[in-house]
Amino acid sequence: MSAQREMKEKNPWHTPVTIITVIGVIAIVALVTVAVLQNRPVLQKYKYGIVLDAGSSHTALYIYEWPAEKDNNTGRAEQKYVCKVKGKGISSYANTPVKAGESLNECMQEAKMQVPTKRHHETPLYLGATAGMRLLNMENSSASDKVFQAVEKALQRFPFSYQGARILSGQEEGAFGWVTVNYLDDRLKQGLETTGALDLGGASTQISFVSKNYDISESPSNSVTFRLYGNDYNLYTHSFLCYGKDQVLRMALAHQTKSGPGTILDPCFHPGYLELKDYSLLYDSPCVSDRKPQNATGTFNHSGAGNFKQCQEVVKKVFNFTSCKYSRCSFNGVFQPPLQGPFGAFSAYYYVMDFLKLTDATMPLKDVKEKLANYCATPWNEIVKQHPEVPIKYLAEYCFSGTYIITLLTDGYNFTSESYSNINFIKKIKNSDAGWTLGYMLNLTNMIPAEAPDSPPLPHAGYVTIITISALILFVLFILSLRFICPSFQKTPHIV
Ligand SMILES: Nc1ccn([C@@H]2O[C@H](COP(=O)(O)OP(=O)(O)OP(=O)(O)O)[C@@H](O)[C@H]2O)c(=O)n1
Ligand SMILES: [Ca+2]
Repeated sequence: MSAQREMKEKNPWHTPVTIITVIGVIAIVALVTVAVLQNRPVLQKYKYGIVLDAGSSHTALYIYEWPAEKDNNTGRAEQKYVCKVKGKGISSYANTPVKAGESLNECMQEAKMQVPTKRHHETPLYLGATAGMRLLNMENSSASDKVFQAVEKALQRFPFSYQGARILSGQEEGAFGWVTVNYLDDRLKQGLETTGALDLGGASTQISFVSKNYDISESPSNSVTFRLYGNDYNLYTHSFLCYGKDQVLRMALAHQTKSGPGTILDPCFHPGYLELKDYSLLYDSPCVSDRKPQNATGTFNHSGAGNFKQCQEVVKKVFNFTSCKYSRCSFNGVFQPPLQGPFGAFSAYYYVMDFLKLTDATMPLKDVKEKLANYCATPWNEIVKQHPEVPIKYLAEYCFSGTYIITLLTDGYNFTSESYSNINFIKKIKNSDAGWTLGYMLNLTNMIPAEAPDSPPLPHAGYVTIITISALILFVLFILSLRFICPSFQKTPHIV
């Protein structure tokens, strides 16, 4: 009996200090575990949004994804998937509208596979059409309505949350391109200086930038104001309808064929290039239809001369610099404040300059012009040999397109040899394509809040560390205070 008692008395587990220590440790572990679990970032689940970019030359389907818990907060929406619709843009189906709808099926089927099935019903689906449909709508509004009806019917067959198909205004197209670029660069959330956006399509082109310290209110149609993440922006934007590169090519050809010759020697095409072209096809667009010469019925020979300087002269003729009712203008009497800041130039700006290997921002403008002049002067058969992988239609037009880009930027928008170096030719920013689609979706889903979101003062790891250290300090203080208040704690129980 006494031996048993002695054992119990000597067993250190039975001292009050040990018991308090064990309970204390358990309490700390419990406290920290609760803190960690309670505030642990929830398992990542994603939400999705689909935007169809129905451009003048082609349609592309974009799927964006973002963390489900952070819709309008810290998570950034990113491009998850892109599908290029086969064939031409929806406006080319004016005479066979049902085919416009059918053309979208393949990419839509792909989208069904890409978005998890359980998210299908809550995934918004938008279609935005740009300059091709703007032109068709001007030319034949009932044909454009029929294209939309067919497209709508085709899209509604899919299990997504269809949100409508419509033509974007030029202002929206420019502004949403600017939002995309600055959102992807994290410039909006951080309130940093913004980047201007230059978008070149087949049928229109957009320029959007913030010109600080210049009052842009003299032309209200070119001014868009936003409040994003607590910052106010007064954006200048303009969309030039008919100034996409396909329509400008029509205008340049219309100018050269206005007297109706059988053969034109075009400085914007390579020497040795020769193609028989149709007058009626050339003039089949509201951008040139009023210039159709009386005698222009059949075909003409389009041959190349390959001369950059002369090509620039031809291209300049598509701009009108004669009148400006504002304090300053770009061309065609359109207001433009002083250029400011870096610019991102995407879509056809990028395709063309990338093909010509002229995207290096450190290359001076005069070198760009020199390289372009050499390229244009290269005989057509050599160009074809050098680029067997590039479709002939694209290949034939790069000299023209490069010359148009340089002329538009310098003569049109007034970029100088100096400010030209502020232009970055870009395709993607952090894996998402630059273009209006992301900005459009962010706007329609209210994913960019007007005010800066409240963020927790501490990151999660910092929070857990502070909780742990505070608990340990409290525990040590508690033990020390016990020893101080009741000195008997200092002695091990001693039984005689
Ligand atoms: N690898 C490529 C892809 C496209 N293009 C050309 O780029 C132009 C189309 O650019 P894009 O930005 O796709 O225009 P859309 O969106 O179709 O037209 P818009 O914005 O005017 O509606 C067309 O002339 C097309 O021939 C090109 O030169 N090289
Ligand atoms: Ca476009």
